Parts: sequence; C-alpha cells; structure tokens
Amino acid sequence: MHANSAYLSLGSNLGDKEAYLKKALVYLDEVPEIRVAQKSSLYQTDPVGYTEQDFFLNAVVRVETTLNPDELLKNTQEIENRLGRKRTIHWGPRTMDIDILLFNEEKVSKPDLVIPHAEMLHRRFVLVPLAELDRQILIPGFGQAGKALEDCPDGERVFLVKTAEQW
Ligand SMILES: Nc1ncnc2c1ncn2[C@@H]1O[C@H](COP(=O)(O)OP(=O)(O)OP(=O)(O)O)[C@@H](O)[C@H]1O
Ligand SMILES: Nc1nc2c(c(=O)[nH]1)N=C(CO)CN2
Repeated sequence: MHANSAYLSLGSNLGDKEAYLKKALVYLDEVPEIRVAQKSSLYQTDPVGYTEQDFFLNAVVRVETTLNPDELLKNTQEIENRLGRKRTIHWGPRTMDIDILLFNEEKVSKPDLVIPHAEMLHRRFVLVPLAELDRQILIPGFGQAGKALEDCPDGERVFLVKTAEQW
C-alpha cells in the first residue's frame, strides 16, 4: 500500500467508553484502505469546553491509508455514526468523536476540514497521547509535538489508565 500517514484523536464519554474506542479501531481496520499502525495508551481526561459532563477516555492512533484527507474524513464520520454518535450539545457528551489531527505533513484548509486540527495545540488530551507516539512528529505551522506539549502545561487533567498493550 502506498501509504499516507495520519494521526487521529479518539474520544468517548458516554456508556462503555473503552468498548466504543476498541470498536472504532476495529471499524477503522476493516476499511480496506486504512490500517491502524500504532495506538497510544488510554487516558482518562477531564472534559474541556462544556464541563458539566462525564470524564472522557481519549487516545491517539496513527493510521496508514491510501485515502486522501476528504475520503478519510468521510470514513471517520461514518464510523462515528455507526457508533451511535448523536450531535447534540457543541463539545457535549458523545459516544465517539474522531478528529483528524495530522495528515502527512500537509496543511488542509476547507470549510469542512482543517488540518492540523484547529484546537489541537490547546488540548492536553490530544498532545499527551500524540507525544507518547512520537514527540518529534511535526505539526505543520508550529513545530514538534513534544514542544507543543511543553507549551501547554496547564489545562485539563490527563491520567493514564491503560498502556497500549492493555486495551
Ligand atoms: N481535522 C478535522 N477532523 C475532523 N473533523 C473536522 C476537522 N476539521 C474540520 N472538521 C469538521 O468539524 C466537524 C466536527 O464537528 P463536531 O460536531 O465533531 O465538533 P466537535 O467534536 O463538537 O468539536 P471538535 O471538532 O472541536 O472536536 C465536522 O463536520 C467536520 O467537517
Ligand atoms: N477531555 C475531553 N474533552 C473534550 C473532548 C475530548 O475528546 N476529551 N472532545 C470534545 C469535543 O470535541 C470536547 N471536550
């Protein structure tokens, strides 16, 4: 497979959160053009934005894919829908949220797709697992993921609950 390399952020804060995250990985791998190449540890994180909601489980995965960014987004949105995602409150509770963080070292700026993900530099729940996978990975227009994490010391609490091998 001539592979593009993309990093995805996965988050869930409703129902059996870990089961939703595992299913998302299975569904991603079932797409012939997508291969899950790496996954981070599983983190319990305080909700950001709308704070009157349950904690999240978050993780980051690296996928290899022959899809382009738009096609990848279509597939991740379909998986969100299959996992029962209902769009209610902005930044509110959800069974599954999949965001495209990085796609190779490309920048994308379209009405429905912005890469690097617009919020990622402020989100410890994204930067901690991303830097775990690769501290040196380049966030286009910014620099390395490890530096982004160092620049973002305050914010929501992020606790490791399971290592990559344990979930
Ligand atoms: N990099 C990206 N990854 C996923 N969706 C994106 C991205 N850039 C823009 N979008 C758009 O954002 C919309 C996602 O809306 P959604 O309801 O998931 O927002 P949210 O999860 O509440 O907030 P956030 O996107 O900040 O996590 C999608 O319709 C999609 O078109
Ligand atoms: N901790 C945490 N907070 C969030 C998350 C998330 O995945 N984790 N997703 C949100 C909507 O994109 C809003 N707030």
